[in-house]
Amino acid sequence: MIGIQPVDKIRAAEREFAEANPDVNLMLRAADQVAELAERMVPSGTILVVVGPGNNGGDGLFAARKLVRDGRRQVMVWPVAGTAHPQGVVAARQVGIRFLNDLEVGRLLPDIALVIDGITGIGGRTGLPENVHWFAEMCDVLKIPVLAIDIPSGLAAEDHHRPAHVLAATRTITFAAPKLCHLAQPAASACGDVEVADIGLELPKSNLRQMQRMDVARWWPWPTPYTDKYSRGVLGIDTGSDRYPGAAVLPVTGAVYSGAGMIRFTGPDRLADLILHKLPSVTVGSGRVEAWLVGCGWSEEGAEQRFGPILESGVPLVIDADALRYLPKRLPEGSLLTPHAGELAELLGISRPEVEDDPVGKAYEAAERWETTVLLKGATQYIANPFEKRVTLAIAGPSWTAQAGSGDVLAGICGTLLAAGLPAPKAAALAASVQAMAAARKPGPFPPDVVAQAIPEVLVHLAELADQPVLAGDLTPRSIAAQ
Ligand SMILES: NC(=O)C1=CN([C@@H]2O[C@H](COP(=O)(O)OP(=O)(O)OC[C@H]3O[C@@H](n4cnc5c(N)ncnc54)[C@H](OP(=O)(O)O)[C@@H]3O)[C@@H](O)[C@H]2O)[C@@H](O)CC1
Ligand SMILES: Nc1ncnc2c1ncn2[C@@H]1O[C@H](COP(=O)(O)OP(=O)(O)O)[C@@H](O)[C@H]1O
Repeated sequence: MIGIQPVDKIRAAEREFAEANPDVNLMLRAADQVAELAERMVPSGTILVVVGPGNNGGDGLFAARKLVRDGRRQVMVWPVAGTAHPQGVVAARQVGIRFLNDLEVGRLLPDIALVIDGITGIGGRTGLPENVHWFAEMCDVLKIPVLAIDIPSGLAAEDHHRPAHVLAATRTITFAAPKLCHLAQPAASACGDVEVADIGLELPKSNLRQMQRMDVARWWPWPTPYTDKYSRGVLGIDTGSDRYPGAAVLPVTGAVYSGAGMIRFTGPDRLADLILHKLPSVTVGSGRVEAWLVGCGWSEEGAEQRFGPILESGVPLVIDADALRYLPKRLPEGSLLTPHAGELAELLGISRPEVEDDPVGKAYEAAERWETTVLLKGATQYIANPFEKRVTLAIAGPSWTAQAGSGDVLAGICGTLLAAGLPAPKAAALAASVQAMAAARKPGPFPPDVVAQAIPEVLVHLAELADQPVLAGDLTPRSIAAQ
């Protein structure tokens, strides 16, 4: 898990560091890492460093000096605000770096191998300074690689919005910890590959976090050699309707391919036949279950009647789609709500744009109101945990997953994990992440059930990462490899 840090915490850590280490210049540390990454990205050719008036520009100027001094690179600087970090300017001039004006930049740009963006960093407000709009567009048109220092200019560190004008980066090097804009869409789409550089700052624990692959590997409920189908967890699924038959098949597919011990399907009989045709291991009819999944494709007719007895069962529920309209005040302990932005808006009685404007805040608000975990679905998936007062971002996958039925499959995976006994926040974070990882193995227009079929491959890979046995007995993949 990586903590996503707000700007005030970064600045506070910087102050503490400076007090404790008066002889260390953090800007030089940051600049060295920028220069090193620039060298790795583009080993030859001219580099243009674009600098703004603040410390982000200072990083750029000291990186420019290092590139000239140590790498003998040809480097030019464009100070876009007229003024720039004074010591940085002196340092750059000392090594003979040429400072350009707008006209010269326009003329030389086609021959630039790499742009380093030091216009604004964590001090940046949303929106690119107007006098560089043309520059950002030209970099895009000419396909010039851009290395952003800390934050791509135009983005604001704690804001997930992507404004119309932004200097989109090929790579971003940020310091100490990622910020929300690096990970949350659509802002993240302007950051390219993000590298977090350690410059020695100590940061407190954050209540906003990003899942890592290792977390999925560690938390996955790997079957033990003495597991049976009941101890793996039995999941009840009541989904689908005549209008939405696929909403019966898809969640069951997600549940089966993520390893449910047993599934009891209690939806309409006709749909049970459809499911059995594809997935004969599913059982039909009620019985003891450890968790329920309800709501996908119910449509309105009969929804309340289907929901009532399941609510009374008292086991944890995954509540998706149409069932979200019939939430009681108190939900069974350990339940999980899985709305997309429109459904969350309806739950909170606000508009969809209001949710899209503040997904972290709105997901958390719903989680607090129903005292339960909320997985807000979409391009970035947020898991709001009101018990530990935090929000976790799932691992993201390719946007091909944005298709009807992906949410149904995701609900099925959540169900498997709840039935396995995982607490809802972990189940949601794992399910969303594993679906994204499966989609990354099938980057293309594969339907959601085919993506679900890639989950076992992801799990085999993760089992190796977690050193879990994939064969029967106690042999770990490592010990198998050693034989
Ligand atoms: N903290 C750390 O740990 C370390 C920090 N380091 C580095 O310092 C960076 C932060 O520097 P910073 O605080 O000087 O702010 P920065 O990003 O340069 O921008 C402020 C300037 O931009 C201007 N401006 C803003 N938005 C604008 C807009 N939309 N359009 C136009 N102008 C706009 C703003 O104007 P103003 O708000 O004053 O009107 C102000 O002049 C950080 O990202 C990292 O690179 C490293 O050196 C080492 C460790
Ligand atoms: N841009 C995107 N990138 C990756 N995945 C996405 C993106 N947009 C949506 N998704 C995925 O699609 C799912 C859509 O859920 P939902 O709207 O409930 O679909 P449905 O109800 O049709 O099954 C999300 O859970 C998420 O997994």
